[in-house]
Amino acid sequence: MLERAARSTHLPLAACADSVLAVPLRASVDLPLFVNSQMDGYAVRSADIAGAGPDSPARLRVVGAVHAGDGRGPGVDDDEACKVMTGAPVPEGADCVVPVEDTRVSDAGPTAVLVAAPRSPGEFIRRPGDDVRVGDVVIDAGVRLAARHLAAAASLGESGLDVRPRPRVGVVATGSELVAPGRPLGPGQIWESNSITLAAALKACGCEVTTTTISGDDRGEFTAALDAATGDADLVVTAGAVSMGDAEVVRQVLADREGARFAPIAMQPGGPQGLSTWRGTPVVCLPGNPVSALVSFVVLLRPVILEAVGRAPIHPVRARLARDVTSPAGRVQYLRAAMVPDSPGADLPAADPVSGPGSHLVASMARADVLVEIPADVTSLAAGAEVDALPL
Ligand SMILES: Nc1nc2c(c(=O)[nH]1)N[C@H]1C(S)=C(S)[C@@H](COP(=O)(O)OP(=O)(O)OC[C@H]3O[C@@H](n4cnc5c(N)ncnc54)[C@H](O)[C@@H]3O)O[C@H]1N2
Ligand code: MOO
Repeated sequence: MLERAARSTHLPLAACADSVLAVPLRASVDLPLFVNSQMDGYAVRSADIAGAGPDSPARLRVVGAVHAGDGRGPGVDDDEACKVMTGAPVPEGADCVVPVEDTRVSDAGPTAVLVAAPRSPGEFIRRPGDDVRVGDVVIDAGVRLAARHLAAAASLGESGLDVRPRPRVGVVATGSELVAPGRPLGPGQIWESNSITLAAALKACGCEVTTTTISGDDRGEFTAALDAATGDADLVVTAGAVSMGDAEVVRQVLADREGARFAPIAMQPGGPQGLSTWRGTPVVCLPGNPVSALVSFVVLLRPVILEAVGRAPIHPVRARLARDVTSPAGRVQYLRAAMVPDSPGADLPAADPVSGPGSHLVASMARADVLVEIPADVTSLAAGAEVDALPL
């Protein structure tokens, strides 16, 4: 996945938002493109209006009008003015623009204008290169493209950009008890949440989610789901059926494959984990408990994906615990917590645990915005202890 994502792909500009630019964008033209007016007014020669004031206006002959989108219009000579609109090319001979507010209509009608204020050479004129010059780097490689970058690229006439490809990921949630939200439940059934959660989390870090499937705990159904998910995907993420039960279809189908590894790791939530391949595509097998699935994604998979798409890593922030906590020995615990806005005088923001440790406490997780990391060798911490809080 990292290999493929290191290459680049050319996308139309409208599809580039949030992608990472693969090669620097250099200006192929100067911006502005041509000499144009910054105001609606009159293009004049500054020398002709040098002594102008409200009581001694300069009277100039109006030789024409130029709108945005027109050609350069008539030239402006001594004691002449040409009406110009914002963005219109400034006629040859003029060296400044007088905003229309500083002019009066002359008694002589529209063929003359009275200018009541002086202007310096260059005033209210936008010149090529004021913004960028041909050859300038406008956007560096590695930048995640936002609206402002697309504005620059479009203004330079680029119809598309070379960006890092988005990893294509298939998601498979497993469990015969699972029913799509909104559909009626039978006995023992629950509404499925992992596929929607993981798809959203994957998209948020720059992946294209190619399929989301819910599979029952049946080998045939699961292998069909894997076939569909691998398709042209770079990665498949499964959730559920990796631990010790009778119906662990993910483990049963994928654990014996070459290079596969299924083992509990010393973290909670997110103990049971698996890695395998299907039709040559890597498969990451996350635990099924909804909290475990998301925590595993954030702690284990998100850093790899961010690197693959060229986005900056998400680092923990330092915080102080808002209340006492305990933690199991020998496992890193990730407590769901909410950051409390800075209190005046505090050296660090506070992180307030909003949920117990249970990996099924999915609704409480909605109140959290960070995971507080309690190291494996720590079994209790008092309120006020300094901790790492990883943004969710
Ligand atoms: N004897 C043991 N039992 C369990 C162990 C263990 O070490 N020994 N580990 C526990 C831990 S920790 C976790 S985490 C879970 C992981 O189990 P699985 O990955 O096999 O997950 P499932 O059994 O399929 O489901 C667990 C739980 O989560 C619910 N679930 C699953 N998928 C979804 C979904 N897509 N949407 C909503 N809810 C889902 C499922 O109904 C179960 O309640 O194993 C423990 N057991
Ligand atoms: O490791 Mo499990 O993920 O605690 O529920």
